[in-house]
Amino acid sequence: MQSFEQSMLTLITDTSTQLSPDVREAIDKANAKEDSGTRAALALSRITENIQMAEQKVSPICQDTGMPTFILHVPVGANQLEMEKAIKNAIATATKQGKLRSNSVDSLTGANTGDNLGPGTPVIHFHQWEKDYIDVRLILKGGGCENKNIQYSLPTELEGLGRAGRDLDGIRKCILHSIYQAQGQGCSAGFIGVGIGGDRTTGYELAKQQLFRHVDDVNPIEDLAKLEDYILEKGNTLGIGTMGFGGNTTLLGCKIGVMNRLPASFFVSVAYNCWAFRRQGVTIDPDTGAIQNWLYKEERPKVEKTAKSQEEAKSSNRQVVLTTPITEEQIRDLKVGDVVVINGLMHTGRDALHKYLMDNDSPVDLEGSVIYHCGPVMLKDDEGKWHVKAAGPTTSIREEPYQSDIIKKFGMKVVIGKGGMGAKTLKGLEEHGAVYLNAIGGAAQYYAECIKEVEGVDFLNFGVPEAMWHLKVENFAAIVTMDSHGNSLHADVDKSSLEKLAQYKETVFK
Ligand SMILES: O=C(O)C[C@H](O)C(=O)O
Ligand code: SF4
Repeated sequence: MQSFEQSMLTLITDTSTQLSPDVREAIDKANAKEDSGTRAALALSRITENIQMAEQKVSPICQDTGMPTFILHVPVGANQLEMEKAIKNAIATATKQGKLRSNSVDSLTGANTGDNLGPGTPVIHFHQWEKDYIDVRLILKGGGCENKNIQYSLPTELEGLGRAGRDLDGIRKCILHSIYQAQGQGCSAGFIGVGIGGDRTTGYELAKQQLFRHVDDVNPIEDLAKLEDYILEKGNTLGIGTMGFGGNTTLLGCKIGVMNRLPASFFVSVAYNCWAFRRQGVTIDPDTGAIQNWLYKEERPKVEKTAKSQEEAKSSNRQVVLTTPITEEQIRDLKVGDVVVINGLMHTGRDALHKYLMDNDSPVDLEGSVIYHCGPVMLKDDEGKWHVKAAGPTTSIREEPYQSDIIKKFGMKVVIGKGGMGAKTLKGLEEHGAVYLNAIGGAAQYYAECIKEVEGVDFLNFGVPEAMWHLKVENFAAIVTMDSHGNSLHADVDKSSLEKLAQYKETVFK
């Protein structure tokens, strides 16, 4: 088993930096289906470009490398303690090499362990089997899409769809609703795994297990095969689209599993995975620990650049170049749909910083500034200089309780994130003359390229993702989705998708 640790490091690195061919093909197909020149087409071409950059640079596709979850099947007698130790070592090494972000945080103190190890992380499940080889599967599912997982307890009432009973049609309604409630916040277009039955814990486990199925496999249970096809088709009529920008593709895959339940409980659990659907698997020789085969690498058509080039997409959006610091006049000129290209300085800030700034001063002047909801992957070189390895946006709605007050207190003019924000922030943007820009979630390599220098960092004690990084950027492009005139694309898409959802109220599966 000498090579096992190295094999695990290879698996982790591959999973974080490359999407498997079946996932790429699903994204390619979505790209081909999207109308040229739309915001969704622009987002999809950025995503495609980002996937290629990550592969070339062997760097994380998305800065949130998620909760590493391993599922192992091992022959009887294989030493599980040794394997667990090797997996943990490989996780720490991958973190040091910038292939994983330090993502393990003490839930009480907020301290980041720095090496992705700690109580509950990584997740490792062992099962024994009669075969003579080891099967290891890994999924890196990020926090933003994890937050959009949802569990229904039937019977229930669902907005738009009415009563969902304890039958296949009630299940159908829950799954459709789960897509609606995620909007663009889990970096749609998404893949969903559904678990029917079990208890609250095993139901979610079953849902997550479905994500290990191949995108184009066929469910052996006929009713579920039909339901999967139905959901994939109807989910894509909701008009949520890539990143919640509206558009033709909202869902890239739907896989449904079933298990028995207690008489009193009827759960439908949904695991929502973003387009950055990072799961991989290998078989391992139990004597040497070397990789024998990859489980999701069968040849498929390569990701090609599509006809919907950036040029085409740009042509239908007004483009405005802004250099920091930014004035209120410049902000008032911006409308939903404009593409803003930023040059100058921006500051990252997410959960810990927003909470801190409510009661404390900022270490830097934020008047006219840009705040970027982002927890990057950073590496320090031997001279002590920081380098950005991945830097896409994080879900902005988590800062909803604070954002408007922070804008008022510090005079920042631009908030960049993803998934949009709510009514309180929209009002704040109008009152204080600020704007919200939506960057493409998961496009961490694309944005890392725009960051030319790390000027400094404050609050490193919050951990790397939560620290306030001061970044010099060039040509950092994002789309206005909430302007200073009371317009929100997110509110519009939410409303229209709810109307579309309501079309599916009537019974389909009797
Ligand atoms: O933590 C992050 O960087 C992002 C997170 O996965 C999110 O989608 O909000
Ligand atoms: S930022 Fe988006 S793409 Fe990255 S893990 Fe979160 S949900 Fe997935």
